[in-house]
Amino acid sequence: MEIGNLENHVQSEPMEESSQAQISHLALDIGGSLIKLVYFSQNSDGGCSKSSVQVSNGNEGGPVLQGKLHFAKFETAKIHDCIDFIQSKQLRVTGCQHNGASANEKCVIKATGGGAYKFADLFKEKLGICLGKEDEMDSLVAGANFLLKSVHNEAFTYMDGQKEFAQIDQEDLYPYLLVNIGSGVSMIKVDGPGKFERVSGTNVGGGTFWGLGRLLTKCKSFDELLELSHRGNNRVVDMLVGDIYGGTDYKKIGLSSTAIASSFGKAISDNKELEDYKPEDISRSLLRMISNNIGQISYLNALRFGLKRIFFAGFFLRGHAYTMDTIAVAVHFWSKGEAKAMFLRHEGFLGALGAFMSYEKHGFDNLMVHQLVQQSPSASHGGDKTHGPADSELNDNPSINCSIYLS
Ligand SMILES: Nc1ncnc2c1ncn2[C@@H]1O[C@H](COP(=O)(O)OP(=O)(O)OP(=O)(O)O)[C@@H](O)[C@H]1O
Ligand SMILES: CC(C)(CO)[C@@H](O)C(=O)NCCC(=O)O
Repeated sequence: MEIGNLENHVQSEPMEESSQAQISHLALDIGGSLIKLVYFSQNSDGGCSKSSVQVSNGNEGGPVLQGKLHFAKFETAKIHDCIDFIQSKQLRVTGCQHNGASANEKCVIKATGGGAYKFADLFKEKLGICLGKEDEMDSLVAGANFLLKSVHNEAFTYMDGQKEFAQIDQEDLYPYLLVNIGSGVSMIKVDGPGKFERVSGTNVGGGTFWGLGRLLTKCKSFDELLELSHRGNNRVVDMLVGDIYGGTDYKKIGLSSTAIASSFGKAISDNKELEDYKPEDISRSLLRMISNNIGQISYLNALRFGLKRIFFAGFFLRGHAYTMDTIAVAVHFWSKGEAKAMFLRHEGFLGALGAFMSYEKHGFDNLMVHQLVQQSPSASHGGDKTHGPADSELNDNPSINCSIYLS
């Protein structure tokens, strides 16, 4: 079932999975730009079996729900589309029934992000749902740890157009730097499960790219702005070292003639107006400026704490080759190859996944999620799709096969 179109940035849902399968356990991450949803649907064959897996909490032999985690997103500005979506899927109703609550009893859905506070009354009014607030940083870290530990082929490196999946050694995961690039950027040093510190952040993030880009190019959607950047040439807008040094490198300080000396610097001398620049060149320059800046600040924070691995997440990335490449090159350049930039397939859903995992933490009624197991690499998943003009370049946010162990 297609909900909205590309301009609405709404994830489509395969009809057979969403309308027929039993859906439960919804969690939300309501950010400054986007609302992210994670929900579990039981496989249509019933999918409730006795566990044959040894579960660490001693739940061996308990009921197991076989199914999938699904992902969807909406623009925060179109929160009513999200509310309609939840209503259409009857997520609330099944969630409440599962939790053994009658229609009049309190129905709590886990939610994180600033919107869990800002829109609490709206959810109560429109859906009768209470948003159970989970801390945003806690949720980001829980989501990242879950993805890195339990989901096969989740992390990858991106360099010179080459995407390479990284094998994560579970014994050697910590410490790492998590850089979440949403509207703004949070940098979190993660030392273990639930052990972390937000060490830095920057207000020059995804919201800056989309906001400034929209004003400068008149683009109507984020994907359109991203698509433009594919075709642009930043050298028309940026002032390069060679522009300043008469075409030569500045070897002594390690700067080649093609390095950007000043983003948007050409615009000061060109005697041109905004209309004289191609929107695609502006988009590319802006994307490069922001990605480069985030890459550099991330590296400096990794250096500060001696961290070798930096995982980048957040929907600014959108699995976009040029963005990831710019960030990876910045980290590589500044660290002289010492630190590594890594990316995640479910980049934008860390917070929502973390909120989802928190059902377990709070021992929600009798439907306690004890453990989630990724059962297949889901490289050729038949799950959710993201539609966009640069589809081949965008991350696919595949659904994740998993089991939920009940108490
Ligand atoms: N379809 C889209 N519509 C709007 N922005 C998009 C879209 N796809 C990607 N983006 C980018 O992703 C950013 C939002 O990322 P994300 O959802 O991770 O953060 P957020 O939770 O909204 O922000 P914050 O955590 O700062 O509150 C936007 O600012 C924009 O740069
Ligand atoms: C304010 C949050 C945490 C909201 O998600 C995010 O947008 C952010 O980390 N902004 C950067 C703020 C700063 O550290 O300058």
